[in-house]
Amino acid sequence: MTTAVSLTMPADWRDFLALTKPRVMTLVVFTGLCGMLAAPVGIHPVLGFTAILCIALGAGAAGALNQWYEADLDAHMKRTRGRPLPAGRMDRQSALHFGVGLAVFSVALMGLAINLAAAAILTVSILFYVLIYTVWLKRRTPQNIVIGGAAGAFPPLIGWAAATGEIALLPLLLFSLVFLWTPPHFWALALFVRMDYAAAGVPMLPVVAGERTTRTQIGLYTIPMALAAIAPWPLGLAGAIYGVVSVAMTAVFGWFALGVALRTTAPEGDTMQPEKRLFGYSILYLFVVFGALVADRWLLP
Ligand code: HEM
Ligand SMILES: CC(C)=CCC/C(C)=C/CC/C(C)=C/COP(=O)(O)OP(=O)(O)O
Repeated sequence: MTTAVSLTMPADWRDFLALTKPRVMTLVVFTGLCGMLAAPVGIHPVLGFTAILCIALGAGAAGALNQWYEADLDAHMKRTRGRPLPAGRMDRQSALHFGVGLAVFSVALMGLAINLAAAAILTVSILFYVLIYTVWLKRRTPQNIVIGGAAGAFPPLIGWAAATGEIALLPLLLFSLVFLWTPPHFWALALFVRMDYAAAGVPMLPVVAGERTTRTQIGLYTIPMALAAIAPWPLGLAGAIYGVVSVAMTAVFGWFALGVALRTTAPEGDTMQPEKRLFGYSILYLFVVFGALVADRWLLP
């Protein structure tokens, strides 16, 4: 029996790594690191490294549990059908054990080595992604990513809490930035992969409400996102490096988002360049804006 299982489920370390959604999680971990480095209190490098490791493992655990729960959906989409579970390289129980084990380990280590505040927020973000987003909202409402997307906005708060043991206005603004950034980030992508979501029966906004509404919503969310991004500067929570970089990066974001929002419905077979450009830029945007906050904190007197 054991031989049969190992023949049909030839999972290796690469499959376990794929369960953690490593590419998406690099940005999640980066925002956590920047939240930690932007805090006014220094943290010992070993403890800082441990806290970031816990965020990475916790985010990876959430990704694994997401893939454990929705292997059926993933099997219907081109983008996801090669993942370890739908491709038949791993059994669901291994994914579940891996995800739960990693989640418990990351939270326990954060609580024991760092502090309870960081461990508590890490727990909330894992539960938010797995239970609120994946299990509850994703298959039920096109608002899934607005509410569930909060999960991905917690890491800057976790990083800050790891350094200081508490939360403050600046990390709350960073939370708002990622929270409000998520709809334009995801809906830009959803516009060009909507057929996949329709095939899988996932009620993403372009599938349920149509392309026009999605474009308008992208434009509308960009406005408060821009305010959250720039606010730390006039509020005196960040200096000139952050101010200049965030204004410039946000202006370009706004320009690309406006192009997508005002575009008429794309014709059949359209290559969706403006939407792809906004999606790609959204990733660069968060990397640069969060990086600027750290540069500001460490380079300016
Ligand atoms: C509910 C909220 C979100 C949804 C539904 C979403 C969805 C997606 C999807 C479907 C992709 C395509 C990549 C793939 O094939 O796996 C993607 C890419 C990406 N997302 Fe998001 N995302 C969300 C929030 C976030 C957050 C909060 C971050 C980080 C702060 C993030 C960072 C990224 C990055 C870095 C990529 C590019 C990965 C690559 O190069 O393959 N996303 N997102
Ligand atoms: C610290 C911590 C727990 C962080 C969690 C981070 C988090 C919520 C990231 C969200 C990004 C993500 C992988 C969305 C994919 O949505 P999807 O699952 O609908 O995408 P899929 O179709 O690719 O599976």
